Amino acid sequence: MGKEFTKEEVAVHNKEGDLWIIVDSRVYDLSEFSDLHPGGLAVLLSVAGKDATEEFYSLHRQSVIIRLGSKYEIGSIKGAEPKIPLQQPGDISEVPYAEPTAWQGWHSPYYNDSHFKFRSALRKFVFEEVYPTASANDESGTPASIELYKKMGGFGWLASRIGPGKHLKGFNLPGGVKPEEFDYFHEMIAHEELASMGINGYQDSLATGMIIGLPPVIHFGPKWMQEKVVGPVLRGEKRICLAISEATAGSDVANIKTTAIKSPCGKFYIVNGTKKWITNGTFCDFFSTAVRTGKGPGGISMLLIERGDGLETKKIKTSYSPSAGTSFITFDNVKVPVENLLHKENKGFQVIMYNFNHERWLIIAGCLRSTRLVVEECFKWANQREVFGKKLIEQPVIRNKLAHMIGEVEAVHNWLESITYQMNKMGYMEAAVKLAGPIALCKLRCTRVSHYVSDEACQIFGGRGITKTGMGTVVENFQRTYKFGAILGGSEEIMADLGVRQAMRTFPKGAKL
Ligand code: HEM
Repeated sequence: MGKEFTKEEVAVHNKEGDLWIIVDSRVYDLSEFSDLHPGGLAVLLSVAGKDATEEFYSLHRQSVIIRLGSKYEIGSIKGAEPKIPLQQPGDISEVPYAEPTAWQGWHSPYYNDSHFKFRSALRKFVFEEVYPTASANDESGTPASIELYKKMGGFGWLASRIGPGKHLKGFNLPGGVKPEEFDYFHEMIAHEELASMGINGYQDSLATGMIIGLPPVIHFGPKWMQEKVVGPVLRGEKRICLAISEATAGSDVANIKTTAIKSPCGKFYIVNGTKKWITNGTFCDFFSTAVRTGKGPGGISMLLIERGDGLETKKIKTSYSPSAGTSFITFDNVKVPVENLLHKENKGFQVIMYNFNHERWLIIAGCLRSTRLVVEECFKWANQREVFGKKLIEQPVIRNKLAHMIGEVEAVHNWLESITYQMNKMGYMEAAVKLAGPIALCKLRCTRVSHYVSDEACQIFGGRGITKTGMGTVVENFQRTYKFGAILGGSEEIMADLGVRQAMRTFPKGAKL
């Protein structure tokens, strides 16, 4: 226990060079810090020697006190107890609607003990290993390091992000979950927890390329390729991405132009062309790449291409994130051994389609988690921000905004859980037939909700919602990044169309009003 002071003892330290304040019963000596304080000296002098709890929390996020507080804390007020809980690594939020209902005390048919342990372990890991450097790395455009990949690999997180299956064998999974008990709800949690940081671009620097680039190897690669690639990638030693989109072919996959022509000796494909918006491409070792080996949609093949001669990656500057390693790739007479074919020649479309539902589903999980985080931020802010003499939450217009935001997020989350339950129950073929439409529509709904929540959150946060640092940092990041989910993995328009076309397949012939 630190030193104890009375309020009167603190009160005499009230000038430049001898400046103490009280925040939530803790006493801070800011004499040395006042010159360095980003908010300046004058504001500190206005509360010098006093209790500045209200002033502090109206201007700073709690992370400031967690990060810097211990450096300046000298003791506490005699007989007083802190009233504001400091968030600890792994804490589950008690703010209403800040967590899925099962984590807020509701009964759930979907989760068991292992899911709770799994989430707690991941959350602790994020806040201890990833979060401390995430913001600065995102700002400077520095992708997650290979060391962090290895840590995530050793923790079993990378393996947890591509579903249940044989690839989990031999891995220790977070929270002591056994590979045989792992299901799609665990995987959903694995995506959610990374998104819980609220730094969306940096979150994507952490293996988003892998979660879409590795499944083609797992499901369609020959044995030698699986041995060479799957283990090292899941342990974080090597990195892989999916290279499909081109400048003239995004959602329109059938239109890709990058060619792969067999060499006269028949041992190689010679690849020429470009790829655009390839997540993690700047730092990957392997590229699961769509190439043209024939005409039309039936003339596409998938190749595993290793970084080497003729393959170059350049960073693309997106508003989304400089740290996700989003890249423009050029293939200039790249020699790829024919053994690197995934599945069969001209059957690449099947490989691409195989993982589409899974990709869209995990986009929903991540996107919805960051949307929920934004709702939590708004709820907290509304409870601490005072305008026109009262807290925002006391304004009916703000309560109305929160009500709609909460309702939208809960609705999509319930739909997502219901789909995830079906994924656990159905085999691949049944899921492909029955879930493609609902997943597409759920993704559409999710990103529309993100759009709505982002807009309302910016209104609630005002200028802070468009300021990178400080109270609105999460809201600012979100309004700059949520759009990514509305485009990646099939745009909203494609999702809407696909969802209804799929429904038409089972529409009863002759059904009339
Ligand atoms: C333990 C005590 C304090 C520490 C460690 C601290 C630290 C900081 C830091 C790191 C920032 C930059 C925040 C960011 O951009 O994220 C900041 C900003 C600021 N601080 Fe403090 N501060 C303390 C106490 C106070 C108090 C008591 C007041 C007011 C009475 C105050 C007023 C301000 C203001 C006005 C800003 C600028 C806010 C803005 O740009 O919106 N600070 N402080």
